[in-house]
Amino acid sequence: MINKLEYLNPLTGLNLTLFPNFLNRRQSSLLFDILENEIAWEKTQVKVFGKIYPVPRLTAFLGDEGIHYKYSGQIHAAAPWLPSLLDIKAQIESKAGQPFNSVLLNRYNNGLDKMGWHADNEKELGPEPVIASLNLGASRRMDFKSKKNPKEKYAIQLEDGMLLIMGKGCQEHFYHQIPVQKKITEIRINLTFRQILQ
Ligand SMILES: O=C(O)CCC(=O)C(=O)O
Ligand SMILES: [Fe+2]
Repeated sequence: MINKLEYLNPLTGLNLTLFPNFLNRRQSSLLFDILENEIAWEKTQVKVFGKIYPVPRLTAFLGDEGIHYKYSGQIHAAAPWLPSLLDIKAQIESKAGQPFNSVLLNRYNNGLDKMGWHADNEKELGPEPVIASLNLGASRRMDFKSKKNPKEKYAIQLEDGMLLIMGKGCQEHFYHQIPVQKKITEIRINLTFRQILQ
């Protein structure tokens, strides 16, 4: 398990920045409860080689008016921002040094919910997207795998209240995933703040 990423970044080009305790316990649990209650969580479906499967987690997409984003094979129109997210968004923008006009939310009911290997490299994110990921609830592992050399893999632990910034080059050079962890029984909510160009 890699914790001291700052020592690793110059060697790997993974370009991750972690802010542990970006939100304290009280702030993260307050936000978790708001999202549990106020987000219209959706179970979307995805078509893989012509067969339809339920996505193994719940999702939602919020953003500025008129923003659209294609994920899980479908185009989604952004639902309006929750007022309680705007202040957090501003704090995240100042850490990332850039604005975000949308957020994709994923809710993992337990360790059986997952997200497979992918890179967030859709055209509408631009050539070198910076994505900021806020983590609430259960701690989960996140894996990274080099596109050039699939044997080059890294793992980080995403804790409650932690902010992860995937910097420039991360999507171009690495895949990431949230693997199954059968022993985890708690809910995790992840928010990825994105800047969608239209
Ligand atoms: O749940 C996570 O931490 C990963 C989210 C992610 O990779 C994505 O939304 O593209
Ligand atoms: Fe992703």
